[in-house]
Amino acid sequence: MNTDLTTESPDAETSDSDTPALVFDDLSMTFPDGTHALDHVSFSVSRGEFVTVVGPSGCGKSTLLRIASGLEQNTGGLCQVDHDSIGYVFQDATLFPWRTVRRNVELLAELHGLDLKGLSGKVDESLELVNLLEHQDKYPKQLSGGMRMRASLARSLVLQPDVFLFDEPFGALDEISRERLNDELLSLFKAKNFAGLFITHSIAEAVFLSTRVLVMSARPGRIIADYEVPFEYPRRHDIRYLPEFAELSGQISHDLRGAHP
Ligand SMILES: Nc1ncnc2c1ncn2[C@@H]1O[C@H](COP(=O)(O)OP(=O)(O)OP(=O)(O)O)[C@@H](O)[C@H]1O
Repeated sequence: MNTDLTTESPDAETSDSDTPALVFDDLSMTFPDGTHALDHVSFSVSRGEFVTVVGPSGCGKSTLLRIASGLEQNTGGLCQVDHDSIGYVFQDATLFPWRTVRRNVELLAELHGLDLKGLSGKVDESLELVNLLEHQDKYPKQLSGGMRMRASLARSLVLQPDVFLFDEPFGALDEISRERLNDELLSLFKAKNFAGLFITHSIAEAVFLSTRVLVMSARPGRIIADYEVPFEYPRRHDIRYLPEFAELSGQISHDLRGAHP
């Protein structure tokens, strides 16, 4: 991926931090079988903010993202977001094996009924941003796990979303690929200035990427801690070795241990 994005940023949008792009207001969720997944969750994410939620397994993190994406309907409170302006990257890249990388990247635009000829420049740009332009004619089975995640990112980038939802996108990758994709994701975030909502089980990943880290309790998930992350962007990969990074990670780890049932 082009690592100069943060300095180039030719089409970086200006931040409108007064108007959050995604709002959860006193949101609760109880499934029809009675499972109480989320309890009075309130927070918002503006463009230029990257918020990560960590919490014990089964506390309701994916449910929160599914509600934001419109796949589930909350049973209490409010979720406000423009559903036409959301990008998603989930743990499974969900590429069609019979389509090339480029045809996969065109998929969402196609489903939105957009004119593909008119979008060819956007598809090129998205492929370029994730460093897959030269692999655009390959099929998913010819790609590494990291490349598949990049293709999944590019597919959403074509639509230029205001809000990007990430559900453990790099959880299945090895440590080094994951750190590299973290660097690349931050370059993309600074270039496109979307509102990011990210879920991970890795505290280091949460602190490295985010402007803010929220800790959830065990189910039903509630926000039990809220940390501003003090590091400036662009962030070098070696901020992970700073004492401040270790201290913040330690606090989050302490909260998480307390959150486990
Ligand atoms: N459709 C559903 N019907 C009933 N219960 C559900 C449904 N979907 C999820 N749940 C339950 O809701 C709770 C929250 O699930 P969710 O997948 O949001 O957790 P999570 O925090 O993302 O977990 P993990 O970290 O393990 O991925 C779990 O107890 C899960 O079993």
